[in-house]
Amino acid sequence: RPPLIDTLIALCWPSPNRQYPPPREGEAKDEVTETNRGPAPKSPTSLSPEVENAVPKPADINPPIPVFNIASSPSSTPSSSPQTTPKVRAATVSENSKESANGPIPSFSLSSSSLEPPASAAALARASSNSPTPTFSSPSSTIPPPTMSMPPPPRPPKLNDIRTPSSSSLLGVPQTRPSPLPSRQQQYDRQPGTSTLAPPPTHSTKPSKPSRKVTLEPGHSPLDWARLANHPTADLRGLGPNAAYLRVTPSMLRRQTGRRGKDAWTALGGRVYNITPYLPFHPGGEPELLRAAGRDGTKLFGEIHPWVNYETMLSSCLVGLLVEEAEAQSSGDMEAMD
Ligand code: HEM
Repeated sequence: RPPLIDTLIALCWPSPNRQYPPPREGEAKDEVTETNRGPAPKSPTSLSPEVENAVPKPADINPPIPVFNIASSPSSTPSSSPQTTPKVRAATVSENSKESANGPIPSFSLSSSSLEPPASAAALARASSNSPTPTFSSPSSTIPPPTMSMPPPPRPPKLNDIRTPSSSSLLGVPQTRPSPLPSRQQQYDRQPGTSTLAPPPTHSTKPSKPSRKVTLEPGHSPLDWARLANHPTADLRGLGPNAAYLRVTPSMLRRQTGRRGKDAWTALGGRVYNITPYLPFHPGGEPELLRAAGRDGTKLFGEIHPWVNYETMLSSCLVGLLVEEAEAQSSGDMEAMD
């Protein structure tokens, strides 16, 4: 039979124990040409004709070296061992071959399946007949991709997939499925023009109210106030330098309204402050601040901005303590007795 028929038969009825006779001189090229036809790329041992002619012929090799076949498929071994790693076993070269008569050429073939087409055998035979050195023939190009027991991890969903209402959700639940609760997408459907990076609304979100802040005059920013309040020579109390702290009665406080040339005093948390120097610095405007002038502004202050630290901001404006009328009277009597 022509060798081409042999190859075709081997292709149609591959056998794990089948010994493929190495090609004879002149046949190897034909077989390789035949087997290389198609999408399979060249094996690593494919050599150009120049290189093939340059290497010594197998007939020059005398010492017989065994051939090793590495088969990873358990079905290629007689025993059905659960081991899945490739095994190495010695294989005999066909005695009919010319090469075996002259000494077999050491070669190693890495085969992952017993159903390997004879193309690899032909390539192996060609490689072993042409190369005097041990050759590793890995027909990886003909091996189908290994089937893994674990499926590949799911691809992360695109941002569009999450936001698009028509697409399925992360959990694979179709959007068309009826749900008693509104979906997050429906709850937090963003308004046009708002940022997509904005966090969803929470309970702690400040209720949106129109700001009542005013535009302050230049040089009256909070930083300017802090600079003025901490100035060592600034007299912001309006009592003269080194004046003692006063006991302020409600009647005294009522006279300090900020009108008729008098300073504006207000009581906050039991302390009386002269708020006159702070008026142009108040972000809410002078009229707003003056609502608390001449009286106890603790409740009003707490209703608008309880988070503002007035104690620190007005520490240099402290006039004294708010006391009851009777208390002030008795303390006055005590001083008179002294
Ligand atoms: C008790 C009388 C007061 C009234 C009626 C009042 C009123 C207001 C108002 C309406 C605003 C604008 C709030 C806004 O729309 O954001 C405001 C802001 C402000 N007020 Fe007053 N205020 C008073 C006392 C004070 C005092 C004594 C201080 C501190 C010494 C102060 C410090 C501030 C600050 C820092 C802001 C800006 C708050 C912010 O940035 O959110 N206020 N005030």
